[in-house]
Amino acid sequence: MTDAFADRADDYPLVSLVDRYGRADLPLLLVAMTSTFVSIFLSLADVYLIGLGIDALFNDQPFALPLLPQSVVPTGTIDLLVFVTALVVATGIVSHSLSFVGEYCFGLYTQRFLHEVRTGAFSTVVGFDLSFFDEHRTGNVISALNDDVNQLDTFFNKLVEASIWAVTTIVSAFVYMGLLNVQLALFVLLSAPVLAGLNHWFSRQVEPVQDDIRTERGGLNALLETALGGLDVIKANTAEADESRRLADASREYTDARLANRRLSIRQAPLNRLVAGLWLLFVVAIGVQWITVGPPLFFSGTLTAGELVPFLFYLERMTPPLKNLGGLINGYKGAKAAAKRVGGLAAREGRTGGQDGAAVDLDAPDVSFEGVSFAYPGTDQRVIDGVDLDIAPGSTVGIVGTTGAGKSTLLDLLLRYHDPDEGRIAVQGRDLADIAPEPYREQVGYVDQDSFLFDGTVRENVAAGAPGGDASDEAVREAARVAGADEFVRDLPDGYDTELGAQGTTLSGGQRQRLAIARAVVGDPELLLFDEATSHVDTETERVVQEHLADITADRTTFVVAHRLSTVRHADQLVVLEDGVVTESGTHEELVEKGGSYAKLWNVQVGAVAAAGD
Ligand SMILES: Nc1ncnc2c1ncn2[C@@H]1O[C@H](COP(=O)(O)OP(=O)(O)OP(=O)(O)O)[C@@H](O)[C@H]1O
Repeated sequence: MTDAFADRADDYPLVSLVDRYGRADLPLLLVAMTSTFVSIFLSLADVYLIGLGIDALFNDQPFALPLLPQSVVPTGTIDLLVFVTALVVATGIVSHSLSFVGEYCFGLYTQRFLHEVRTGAFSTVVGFDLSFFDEHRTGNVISALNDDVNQLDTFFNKLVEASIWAVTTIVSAFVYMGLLNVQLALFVLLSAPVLAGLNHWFSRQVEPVQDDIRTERGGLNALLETALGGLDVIKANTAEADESRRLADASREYTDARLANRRLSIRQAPLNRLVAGLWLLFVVAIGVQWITVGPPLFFSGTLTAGELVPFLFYLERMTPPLKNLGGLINGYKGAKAAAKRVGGLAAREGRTGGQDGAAVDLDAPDVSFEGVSFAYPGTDQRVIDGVDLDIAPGSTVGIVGTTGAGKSTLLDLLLRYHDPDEGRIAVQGRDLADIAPEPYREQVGYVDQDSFLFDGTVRENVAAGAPGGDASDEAVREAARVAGADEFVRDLPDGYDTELGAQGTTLSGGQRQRLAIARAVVGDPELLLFDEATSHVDTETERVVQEHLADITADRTTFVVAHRLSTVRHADQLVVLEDGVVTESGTHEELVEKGGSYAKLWNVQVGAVAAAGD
């Protein structure tokens, strides 16, 4: 499966992500890294100091510590013992203090950075054209914003520190070994190309596997999201077993990707340990022969027990980081794959939202479609085909037509969710493509087919329709009254403070629609777009809502999409769409008189109403 987000990422996705979201706090990161580095280096000093002390006390060697003037080193045995002990304690205290500073700064940096990633990536995604979501499954996007950001969380919270610990421990141990015996240290260095080659090979194997894991997880999430969103339909079609099977297939693919990763990583640690163990064995053999018989092979000079014992200790200290190297590389590749997706999302273009463009102060605008044609991205079928319309200021237009005729798409174009492929739409004489989308949309009231409600209270849901979500309690109540919602809202457990949405009270389809209408009108919009806004309410409630709305729509330009023709029969103008083409237009009376497709539809519906009433 190809990953459509990651393809926009560059070669260094983690660095790019830090550059994009974590630049402001880079000094904090620098302090964190320096403190951790120095802290680990000092934490390894004790054995070196003790080794020097042993040689000074028992082998008549000078206590020669780099950068320490000999004048401050005491000569008496007891004084030297106290001096060495004081040095060990002092380095321990400094090391622990710096470790505290390092951890604190790391924690702070990581949390601030991840907050920026989370909010920044979300803001980017909500700014995308809707066509982005036509091309990408929502579950996959959620997976990038949630799973991948959590993966980055684990990486920055645990693995970055662990990597610094591993690298610093290896480098520091090597420096101490060099101070103890340069020749033996260089011999240990011979293992580096073997280890580097081995781990480089593993890391190249791991990267595509980690990419697969992220992609499969995104697919799994997308499937879960769709299935749980349509649980009622699944049950109605007794499709539970089919859906479970589809989920099992997706889960199996995800499991296979994880297992491939596991197989790689369990081979890496033992091989690293084997190389480290072999070198330890070589050094022990060389060291023992050196001390007892004399320098073996190409070695020369002297080696004391006070040097060999700390040397072996440092060599041993290199083993745990080497053992963990596989896990660290794996974690790094996982974070890189996550950063590719998050960074790839952020790097995408294609936004028709925003403030760019001319500011227009709408006043019951006239609207015209001039030869407008449109096909959804990735398709070549025109769903709007050469549409010409002239809508007078402040009039109400009813858009009717069969399912899939392009009615909702016409409203989407008017909201500038998409730009026409051909022709232009003019609102109040201005080309819509030149108008700044956000300020424009603030002056448009829109009720979608699904009556989407936000996670929040009734009050917040209605107020969201006003610019900046800023509407007085009085305005919210008035909008609810106009939409025929005030009465049932007052009967809810907490009235206007009742929580709705995912965690809140469940409303009927008709109640949701009435709240969506309240939200559309609360901001006093000059252009109103209703897409099947009253399809779920009974005819009597619809009549009441329409009476209330009459005042509001009277002096605003209003588009009403409806299947139920009685909803739009009083519109100033009716437009009939068929396969994206306007086939008829006029008032209800004119179209009935004309006897075309509208008249047929009307007769069917009147007949259906009459039949239902019988
Ligand atoms: N996001 C999309 N990507 C591709 N094609 C789409 C998309 N949305 C709608 N279409 C197609 O465009 C055509 C018009 O759809 P639209 O929703 O505008 O019709 P409609 O008249 O509002 O239908 P309905 O009355 O069922 O709501 C349909 O053929 C539909 O399949």
